[in-house]
Amino acid sequence: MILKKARVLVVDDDTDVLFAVRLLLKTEVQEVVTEKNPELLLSLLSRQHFDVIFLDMNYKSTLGSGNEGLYWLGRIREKDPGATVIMITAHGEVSTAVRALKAGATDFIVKPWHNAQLLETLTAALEPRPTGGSRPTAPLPPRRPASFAEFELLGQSEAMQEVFYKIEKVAPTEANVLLLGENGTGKELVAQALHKRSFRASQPFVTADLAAMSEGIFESELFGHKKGSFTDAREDRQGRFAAASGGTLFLDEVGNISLAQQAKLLTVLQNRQVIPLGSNVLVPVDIRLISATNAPLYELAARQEFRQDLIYRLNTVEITLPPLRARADDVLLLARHFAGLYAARNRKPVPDFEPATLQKLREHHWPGNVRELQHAVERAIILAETDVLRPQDFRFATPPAPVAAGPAPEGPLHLQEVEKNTIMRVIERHNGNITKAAKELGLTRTALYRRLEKHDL
Ligand SMILES: Nc1ncnc2c1ncn2[C@@H]1O[C@H](COP(=O)(O)OP(=O)(O)OP(=O)(O)O)[C@@H](O)[C@H]1O
Repeated sequence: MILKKARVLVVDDDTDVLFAVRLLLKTEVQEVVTEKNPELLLSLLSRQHFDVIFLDMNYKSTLGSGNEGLYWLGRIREKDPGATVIMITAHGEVSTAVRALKAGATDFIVKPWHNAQLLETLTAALEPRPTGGSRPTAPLPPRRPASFAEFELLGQSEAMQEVFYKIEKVAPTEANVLLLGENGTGKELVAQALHKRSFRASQPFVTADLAAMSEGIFESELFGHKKGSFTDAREDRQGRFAAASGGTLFLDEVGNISLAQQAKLLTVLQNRQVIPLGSNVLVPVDIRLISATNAPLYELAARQEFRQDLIYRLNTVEITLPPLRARADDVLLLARHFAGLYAARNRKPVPDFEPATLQKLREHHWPGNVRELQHAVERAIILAETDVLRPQDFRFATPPAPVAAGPAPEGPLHLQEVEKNTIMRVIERHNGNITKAAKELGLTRTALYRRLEKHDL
């Protein structure tokens, strides 16, 4: 349904909110009705049909528990199971909002909002839902404790416990999730965990690494193409959106795409349909979207380098993965985990760690985060001469001296060493951001990863 034809009800006991929403919506929609008293909600619904209901989560009488909003949500859905309800929630109440999504709300919006964001959310809520009802009715996959060991996603730090909590809450909803965090912090693992705990778990999980897609292949990779639509298009090809149909599409490195690509992506997400290159047929899209980036999206948006309206499409729920250096307890847990893994893989006894080694690992800066730790432990296990890992089994790159530091201190400069040092220095400079480092080095991310492997970094 189009926005102009929509009839919208807003229920909130804050008259300022009602006034602001009425002012915003009166020129955008067919009709907007506001109501301060939730007790009158049901009688309003008996008299008139509303396409979307904005429902506040907290009313003054309930001291911010969110229960009254959930209660009224339940009553609305009893009366009309297909009702489209957007919860209005205060900042910091995402977990209650997630409960509301589980209870059948279509979406939620956090106060204070930007007008564009409210319109985006409303427009999205008016779109037809490809799966029919507002929530899938398939039973949830069996519940597991929040260790997430089943996905090899480990962490005992408070920060990671918070991440696990959010995964558990958000996974069984249709909410789009934006994962933020440095390279190697586990964003892809989290995306997989969200998928496996979702209603879509039996359907495909498809990854699209946007950083690896040049302007030329972006559309054909994501939206597909018809045979003959460009020189190399020798046959029809399905894009990632279609491949993920019914399942989850994971857009990795979403912060790296150009404004032109952002516009194309936004159109598809708004219309929930793609047009393969060379075709004029609209293909409906039924995906749950998870995106990830290590880029400072909000800074990019402030500099007009990333579209704010696209962020609103991506970040119904945001999960930030903390860098490894900020969770020393996890360093040891992960080090022991990887030690067990690589000892078994290399048919060696599981090694112990000297206390000084553990200290060294706790103190390291880990610019490459868990990926760096994983490789460091693997290398140590392969090269160690005893069953106890010593500090010298972990050789971290000390920041190399500046290039123009005069003649080489000793011996000839070896080309491989120069390459390795340059790579390390550039990665350090970008705080472990592989995409930026690759860009500065003039390499693709894949080529840089290949060199990291080659140099055992
Ligand atoms: N919490 C964790 N527990 C166990 N392994 C982890 C954890 N976090 C990351 N890893 C491992 O570290 C490596 C990097 O993780 P992943 O690819 O998910 O990170 P990422 O944030 O998506 O990285 P990038 O931004 O570079 O794509 C993987 O091998 C993954 O299995």
